Amino acid sequence: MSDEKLVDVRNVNIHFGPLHVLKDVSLDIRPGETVGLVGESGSGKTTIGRAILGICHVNSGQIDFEGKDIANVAPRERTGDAARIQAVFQDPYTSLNPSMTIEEILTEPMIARKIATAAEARDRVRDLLDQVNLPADAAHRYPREFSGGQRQRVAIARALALSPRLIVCDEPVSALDLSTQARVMDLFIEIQERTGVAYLFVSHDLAVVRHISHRVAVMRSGRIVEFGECDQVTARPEHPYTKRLLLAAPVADPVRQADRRRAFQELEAEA
Ligand SMILES: Nc1ncnc2c1ncn2[C@@H]1O[C@H](COP(=O)(O)OP(=O)(O)OP(=O)(O)O)[C@@H](O)[C@H]1O
Repeated sequence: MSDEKLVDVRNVNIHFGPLHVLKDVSLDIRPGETVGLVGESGSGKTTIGRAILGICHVNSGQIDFEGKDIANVAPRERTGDAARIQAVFQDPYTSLNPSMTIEEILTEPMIARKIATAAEARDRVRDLLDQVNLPADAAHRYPREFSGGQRQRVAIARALALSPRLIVCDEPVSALDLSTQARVMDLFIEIQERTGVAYLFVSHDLAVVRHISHRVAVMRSGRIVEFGECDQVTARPEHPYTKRLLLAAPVADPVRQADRRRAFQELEAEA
């Protein structure tokens, strides 16, 4: 993978009133790469994603996208490729407008962005549904007629409608049962291989992040405490907090269990 940066978050600070939520956060994402972002609840993961999406005020620092600072530029004011940063959120039950058909949900961003006429946008719906393995007849149905996993596929198709360079995925599989999680994760990977889209993949679940990420950033109390290649961070973590996080993560795979035992022994030895 090249060292070219698609997104370069540099020394970002965000305050919510008296709360200093992001503290000098720096992080970059390369084209076509998945950067996993893990950390306990409240550590600031979602806030980084929102800042990149332009829906959260940045107090200081820069967010360069293809070399141009997009911090504090609202989504509708973004132009060119910066307009192609999309999001998939956790809850497939509330992220889709229940009164719209799937076709309306998928065509809306293209029409709003004026990248297609209504007729052209409708023509693309079948292809978008196909890309997320949903049948063409889903177009005329409503979100309530679909399962959680299928709704998340619709949310992914909506994100794909604008041919994104980056998708901020905020806990996109956390609300799904385990077998559905695995299928949706495979879909994310397949879409990336086909389109070259990059992901910022926010999750509290290290097992999920380990499955999908090229690099992993670990957050704690508003700071990034570790950032590096996935294998390095998750199998040979430098930071004691990452080790603790690893020990707390659910692990099904016996090889990984051995990793975890080793990490635990190292941690004990250091203590
Ligand atoms: N709009 C807001 N106003 C005030 N405080 C906020 C706001 N959004 C987030 N926070 C606070 O900022 C901190 C970081 O929140 P954030 O949602 O980024 O954490 P997170 O790591 O994504 O947590 P989780 O895994 O629970 O989603 C938390 O203390 C949270 O309460």
